[in-house]
Amino acid sequence: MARMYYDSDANLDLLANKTVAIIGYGSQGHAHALNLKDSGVNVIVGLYPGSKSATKAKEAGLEVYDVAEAAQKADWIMILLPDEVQKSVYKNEIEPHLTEGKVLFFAHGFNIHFAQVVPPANVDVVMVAPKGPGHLVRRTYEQGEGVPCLFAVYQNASGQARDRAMAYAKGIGGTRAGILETTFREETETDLFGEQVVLCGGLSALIKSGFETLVAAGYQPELAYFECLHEVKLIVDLIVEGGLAKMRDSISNTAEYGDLTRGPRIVTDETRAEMRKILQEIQSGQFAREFVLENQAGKPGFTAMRRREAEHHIEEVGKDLRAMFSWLKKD
Ligand SMILES: NC(=O)C1=CN([C@@H]2O[C@H](COP(=O)(O)OP(=O)(O)OC[C@H]3O[C@@H](n4cnc5c(N)ncnc54)[C@H](OP(=O)(O)O)[C@@H]3O)[C@@H](O)[C@H]2O)C=CC1
Ligand SMILES: CC[C@](O)(C(C)=O)C(=O)O
Repeated sequence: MARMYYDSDANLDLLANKTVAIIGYGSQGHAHALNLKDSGVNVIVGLYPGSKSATKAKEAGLEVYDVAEAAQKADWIMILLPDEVQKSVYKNEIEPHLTEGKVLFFAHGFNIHFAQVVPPANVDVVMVAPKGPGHLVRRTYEQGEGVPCLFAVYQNASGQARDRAMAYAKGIGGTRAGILETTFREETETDLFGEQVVLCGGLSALIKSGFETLVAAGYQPELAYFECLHEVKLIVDLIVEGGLAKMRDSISNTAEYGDLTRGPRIVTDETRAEMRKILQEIQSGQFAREFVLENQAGKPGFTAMRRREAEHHIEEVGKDLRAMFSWLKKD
């Protein structure tokens, strides 16, 4: 059984007298910067001139610099830019400032594992990857809790890389929830698989297909939305709290019987074969190559797909319904 590490296993003192540059202030960047600051760490933020995020970071009381200046000032540098821009920002603005003893952090292994970023041998290269969206990383920290994180060492120039990664994880609240050791390769491949097959790709496809089936059969779109999208969170909360058993304990016997007898008809041998194919595309680098080239070409397919998805009927129905939910927290 893999070991989880908690607060008492990590030493925040390793961050004393260090300046940590958070490069990027989006979903993860704002959460890491604010959590580290609240943990007593000296944090600065690196962004490009004219960045929308710079105003938010300044309003939160953080010092903001151009990426190169932040990388030069910092001892520890965490890259929280979109994966597709990391290669060029790293090459032009970060690499020239990677002097002996610095630590380069990532929250996802994509650019190291697929060799888009190749750091010099004189720095530690580590990963602290929260297993949740940035807004939860911040919200749970403020509530005195945290989001579980994965951590990994790719390069240990100082001999302290592992302890440093664990200290950073503590600074963002990860060791409150528990952190688990991995490798850059394992994190990258499992993360891509999870987001493509289950969490984002698979779940969105399932939700849309369920909605479309009910609407095509003449049911009200609002009911289809509640059944196929809204209740997903309520069910998933139970699963996360106590596994499938807790969810099945809470739902009616009718729902449980339907789950056990009809669920397996949705994920067939054909679906499982497709899952293995998607995993193989990840492991071989085929997905990474496609994503890199799509971005180099200016995202033509990505943009078209985003537009098409935004116009889906379920999005229109959901927008109208959610506007009536006064209790719904809006970020
Ligand atoms: N989203 C998540 O919850 C998770 C993300 N990760 C990983 O974290 C990393 C960051 O992802 P995420 O937080 O989603 O990113 P976001 O897209 O939310 O934020 C990116 C930030 O980088 C800034 N930025 C964009 N281009 C540049 C540039 N050329 N130079 C400087 N700054 C730039 C953006 O500024 P502006 O907005 O002003 O353009 C923004 O502040 C990725 O490696 C991702 O895989 C890992 C776990 C979960
Ligand atoms: C599930 C998406 C994710 O992998 C995450 C929030 O962990 C991401 O990269 O955003």
